[in-house]
Amino acid sequence: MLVVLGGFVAFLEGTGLSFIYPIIETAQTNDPTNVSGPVMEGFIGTYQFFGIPFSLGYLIVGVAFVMTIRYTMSFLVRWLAVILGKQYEKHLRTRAFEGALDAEVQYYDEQGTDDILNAIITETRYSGRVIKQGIAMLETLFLVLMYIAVMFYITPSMTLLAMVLLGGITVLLRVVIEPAVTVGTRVAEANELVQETVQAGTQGIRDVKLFGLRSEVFSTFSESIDQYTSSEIDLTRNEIAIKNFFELSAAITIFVLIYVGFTFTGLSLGELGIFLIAMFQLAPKVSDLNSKVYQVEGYLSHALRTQTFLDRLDRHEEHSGARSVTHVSSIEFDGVKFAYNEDEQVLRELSFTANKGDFIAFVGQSGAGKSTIVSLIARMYDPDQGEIRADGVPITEYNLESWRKRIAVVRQQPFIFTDSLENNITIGNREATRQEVEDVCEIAKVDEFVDDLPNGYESQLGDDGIRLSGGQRQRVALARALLKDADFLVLDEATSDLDSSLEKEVQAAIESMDREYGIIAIAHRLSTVKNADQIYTVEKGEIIESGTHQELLAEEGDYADLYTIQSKA
Ligand SMILES: Nc1ncnc2c1ncn2[C@@H]1O[C@H](COP(=O)(O)OP(=O)(O)OP(=O)(O)O)[C@@H](O)[C@H]1O
Repeated sequence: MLVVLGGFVAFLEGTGLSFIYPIIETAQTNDPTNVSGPVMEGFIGTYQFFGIPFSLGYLIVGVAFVMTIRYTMSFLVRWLAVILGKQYEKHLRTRAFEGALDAEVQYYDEQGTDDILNAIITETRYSGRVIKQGIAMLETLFLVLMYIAVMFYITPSMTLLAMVLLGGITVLLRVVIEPAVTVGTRVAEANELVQETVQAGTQGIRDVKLFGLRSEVFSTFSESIDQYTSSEIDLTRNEIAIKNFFELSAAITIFVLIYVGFTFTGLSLGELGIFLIAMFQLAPKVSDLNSKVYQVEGYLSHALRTQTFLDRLDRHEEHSGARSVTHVSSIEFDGVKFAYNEDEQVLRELSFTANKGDFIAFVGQSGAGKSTIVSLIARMYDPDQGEIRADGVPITEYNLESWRKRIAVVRQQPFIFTDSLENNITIGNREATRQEVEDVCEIAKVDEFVDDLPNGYESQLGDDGIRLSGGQRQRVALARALLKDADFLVLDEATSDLDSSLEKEVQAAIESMDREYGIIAIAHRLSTVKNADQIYTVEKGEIIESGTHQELLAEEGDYADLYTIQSKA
């Protein structure tokens, strides 16, 4: 529709321009109806059709009417273009964010969150401009074609001469000046780097200060911002260069044409008037068209990047099974092998079973693969070989959302949302009552610090609110998990930031809960897993020993050694 409107705008512009002919001719003669020629006859016919007197005054009214409609339509076209552009930007952003939410964690590992953020926020904004500028470009193109048509009607030979001159200059400028797509890509790449560095500098500010990284971070930033600035300047300089050199050449062309028009053609004053006015209008419009094409090309490079990003997100969508699950009583690892990448096998042939009501624990050296076990249970990744089953069914067959509802995972470094304490605790169960919240907070020992917060459970946490200590954050995360109506509680170093006496209290409170959970715990401090029904020592992705605390001590293996070291400390 916008294209049709754009075409109509051009048609009206042409009609407005043609008014010059009857106006000049009418001003020169007393009886304009005697002047022949198709343009004049067309005007006289139209005026007669509407029953309007054909006089200079009414011709002026006519041209004013046509131009009013033309500019109103032009306004509508631009307005609709902005709406379309912004809606497209919104659509891209929404699709990108939805895709990012549904993407596998592995994609985040590969891509990095900075790039994903940049793609969703910045690249989509530039991509939206393709539509707005593209439509403006089409509108200008129609006007250009219209002027050429009017000029061609009056004098084909001079029009061809004008086109050869203006076209030649355009081609020449395009050859000399670096293509916008190349500069646009440079801008986009530099922009990505600026964003990455700023994020590293701000999010990692503590380590930047502690390790004296300021100058290193700043020099990376300086380099990338220099590249960004110079590419942006190049892009704009090229646009201005195209515009100015074109206009210079066009002005000279016009004077050449005036000379040719007067000297070699027998055009009437009215015809020459229209031709020259069309030519005067055409030149800046062609220049405008050149700049717009150049800009659209630049934005297109962002649009292509966004499309590639969206395609990649689609390819990395998490695979959910169809089966819904409402209850799980056992989780079984059967010969599970897993590697994040080819270089390092992280889990080799891991087999164990966790039953509801049991408390099992994994201990072992850092990097042994313990957290990876948790990631696989939560289906952040899927095994390369072997199978993980819940009640005999491979967990890949379960609907992801319903499967994740069955497990409550507490990570070592949980994320605290910018929201109230209560809303941070109820993320897994928004229906929970205040009493239920208070009950889990008692077990997780959140109650010990809630009274110190300015508004108790209503206190705002997160980046803009109150900062919790590492131990407080872990307690909030634990309360969060306990509030979930899950079958298995998975604790990945969940209380490592608490002091050992508080950790013992929390551990005892969890173990004495009257609710039947299966507990899978990963711990460095062996005192927290002493009461486990089964403890597995993991080394290089394999279980090297298993048993109860007493059995493992009697075995005098790695667990016993580690326990002796920790008891002495
Ligand atoms: N997202 C990831 N991408 C690539 N490699 C990873 C990723 N996460 C962990 N690894 C690698 O997998 C191995 C096992 O890591 P994992 O976190 O499971 O060990 P862990 O036993 O839990 O260690 P820790 O006790 O220090 O937490 C390590 O060598 C680690 O570098």
